[in-house]
Amino acid sequence: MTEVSVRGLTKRFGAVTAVDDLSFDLGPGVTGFLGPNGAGKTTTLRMLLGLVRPTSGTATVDGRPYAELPRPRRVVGALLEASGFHPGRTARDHLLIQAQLAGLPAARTDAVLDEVGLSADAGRRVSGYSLGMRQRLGLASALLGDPDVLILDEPGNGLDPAGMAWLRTLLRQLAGQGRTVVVSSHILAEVAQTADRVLIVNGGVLRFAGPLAELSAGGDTLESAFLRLTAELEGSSR
Ligand SMILES: Nc1ncnc2c1ncn2[C@@H]1O[C@H](COP(=O)(O)OP(=O)(O)OP(=O)(O)O)[C@@H](O)[C@H]1O
Repeated sequence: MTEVSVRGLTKRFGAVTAVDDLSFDLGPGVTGFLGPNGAGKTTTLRMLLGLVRPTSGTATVDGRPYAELPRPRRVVGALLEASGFHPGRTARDHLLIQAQLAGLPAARTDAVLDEVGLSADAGRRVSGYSLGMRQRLGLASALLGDPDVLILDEPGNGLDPAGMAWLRTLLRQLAGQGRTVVVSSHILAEVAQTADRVLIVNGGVLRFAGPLAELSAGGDTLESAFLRLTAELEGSSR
């Protein structure tokens, strides 16, 4: 079943073509979304979430653009950057407000706090949270609606080694539950351990879409395949 579908997706910011005629379909499992700095990953994910309007093309989840999903948080959970929290609020309050706004049961708050390992710190103000704790709170927010699709932009940012190991397990669990998980990352060693398939973009153009195993078929590591597929624009201004 295809959950996420992108067709001819293009975004120009003035003279910069951030995303250039991308097309792909994604279903259950973990997809690593890879590309050098400025390759167009975040712009693509933001278009999927209805936060950036495409110049042309479509990005849909469950057959509809995000803005047209009747109960979007139950369909798609997103982690874009872990900085959008009011510092004076506790983690629990943040999630309670979000649950209320989305018409979700308040009990989901404690469930997701537990899932991301923040139960003991749920009553603390977010201003006292470390970067890794904010990242966990962002993941809790993404999981709040128990969505089938998760879109996570660099979820490993700020996590310590134990946090990275925890994230790996969480991502595999989510995939095991039949969810579609899209994870942008620069940490190729993590992606190699976690992803079922990868998308590689460079200069807004899709360079590879397929199973991870296909990339490493010729004895290539993910890193060497990535460097080969993204070599073309090296030295260009980003
Ligand atoms: N709001 C904007 N206005 C102008 N240019 C933008 C805007 N957002 C992104 N860009 C440009 O679009 C291109 C793609 O950026 P994007 O953030 O999508 O890349 P990325 O692959 O997520 O990069 P990174 O790995 O560094 O996060 C870059 O050249 C960037 O400067």
